[in-house]
Amino acid sequence: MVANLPLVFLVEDSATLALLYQDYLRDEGYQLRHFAEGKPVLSELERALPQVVLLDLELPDISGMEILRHINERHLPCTVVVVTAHGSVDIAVEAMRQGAFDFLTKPFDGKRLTATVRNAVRHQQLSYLVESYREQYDRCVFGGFLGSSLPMQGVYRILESAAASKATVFITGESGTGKEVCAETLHKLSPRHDKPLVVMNCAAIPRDLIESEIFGHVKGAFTGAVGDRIGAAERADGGTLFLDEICEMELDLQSKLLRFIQTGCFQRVGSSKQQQVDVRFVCATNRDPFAEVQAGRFREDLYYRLHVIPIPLPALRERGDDVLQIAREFLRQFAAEEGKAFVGFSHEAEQILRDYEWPGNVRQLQNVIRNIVVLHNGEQVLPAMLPAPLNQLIPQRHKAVAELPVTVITSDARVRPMWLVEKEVIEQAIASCGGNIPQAANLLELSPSTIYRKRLAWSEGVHPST
Ligand SMILES: Nc1ncnc2c1ncn2[C@@H]1O[C@H](COP(=O)(O)OP(=O)(O)OP(=O)(O)O)[C@@H](O)[C@H]1O
Repeated sequence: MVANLPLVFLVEDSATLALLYQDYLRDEGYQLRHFAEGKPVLSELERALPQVVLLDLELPDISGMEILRHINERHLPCTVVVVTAHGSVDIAVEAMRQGAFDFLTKPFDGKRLTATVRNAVRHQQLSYLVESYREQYDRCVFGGFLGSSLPMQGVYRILESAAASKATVFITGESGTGKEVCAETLHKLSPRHDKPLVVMNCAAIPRDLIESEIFGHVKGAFTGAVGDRIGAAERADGGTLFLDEICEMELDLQSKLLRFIQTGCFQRVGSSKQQQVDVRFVCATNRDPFAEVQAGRFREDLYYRLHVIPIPLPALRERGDDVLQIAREFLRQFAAEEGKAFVGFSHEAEQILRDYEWPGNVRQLQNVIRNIVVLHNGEQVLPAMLPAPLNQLIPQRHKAVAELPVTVITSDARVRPMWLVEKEVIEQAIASCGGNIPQAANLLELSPSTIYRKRLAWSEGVHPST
């Protein structure tokens, strides 16, 4: 079998015609497979995945139209050219409606056949290309990440390319941008995925313990070392060692780390025995590592040793609508966990989420959504449910509600009954929320049922006291 020549199924019950078509197509560079009946085509389609099916609609066992429907329903990636008898244009039109790419009406000559099949093959190759680009560049979920923005597509591409290698990865990004998610995703995609990913936060471990946390120690190495202990380096053998907040590491330990990265060899604290492990290093910082080098807080040689594949994670505010996609997913998760009915955000609430700067990035977004779900009820998240400082970013339309008329009373003649003032304020609030009573109620800090009740009373000419 010639694997990289386009595969074309020739479905034609007439042996003479099949031979003729094969003859016409002989020099075109296809693998041709001939079927005289329809049923074998059905069973072979999914297995062989031809690029093009040249399909006679009149077959002895099943109708060619059935094969076409089968291809369509299963979204099989092949292009169909139907062959119809002379004068059956209606059938050809119906076949095109069912997803055929083109049709040939018998009799046709070799030129017509070769041109049609060539177009069909090209069409199929282009569809495949578009599909593969879409898969590559239009991903909205990747490993532990949500988000389809362009900057994140770039991150996904680097992760995908770097996963198979052992090269050191240096992740940078503001706090909460997903540096740990990045390290986990890289490990899961790598051939080391069935070995451990050991995470060490260099800022969270007391300085005098960090060396023993990484390299382990032997009994009696220091006060409190009551037994031998293996460190992160040994636990990560065969897998990945993720050193988070690497810039917080002391300079003298940085030189030991450099030696370990260069040779894969280390000694447990208090031991003179050299040990060797096979570890892939991933490190991260929310500082600017090069600025740390220039300030003398981070070894330049270690920086260059680690900075093989840099992955700068964009801040959430640089990811466009990803903020909404992530917010919706968090809302769905937290509502399920907390047994709440929330299903989405009002347009205004989404606008605030979109416009906010998110200095704490995805972690802050996570906390905001958790706060809303725990403290509020309803199906829609409204602007008034957003915690500070987001609730200070009420969009223009709602600012108008917040600044509803304060009636200035200049003479007795302008004093109006309280119920009338209240009615005006409520009606204006409803109007400025585009008729949305629950939203107006929220902004007025009333329950929607109070507003419904009051409106009913006003319409009946009753003027309830406020
Ligand atoms: N793109 C994303 N989609 C969904 N969840 C995300 C995404 N990015 C981060 N998260 C979630 O946000 C939280 C913070 O992520 P993570 O701990 O990886 O950030 P970080 O950059 O390592 O933070 P820090 O610098 O503070 O250590 C985690 O709960 C993580 O699951």
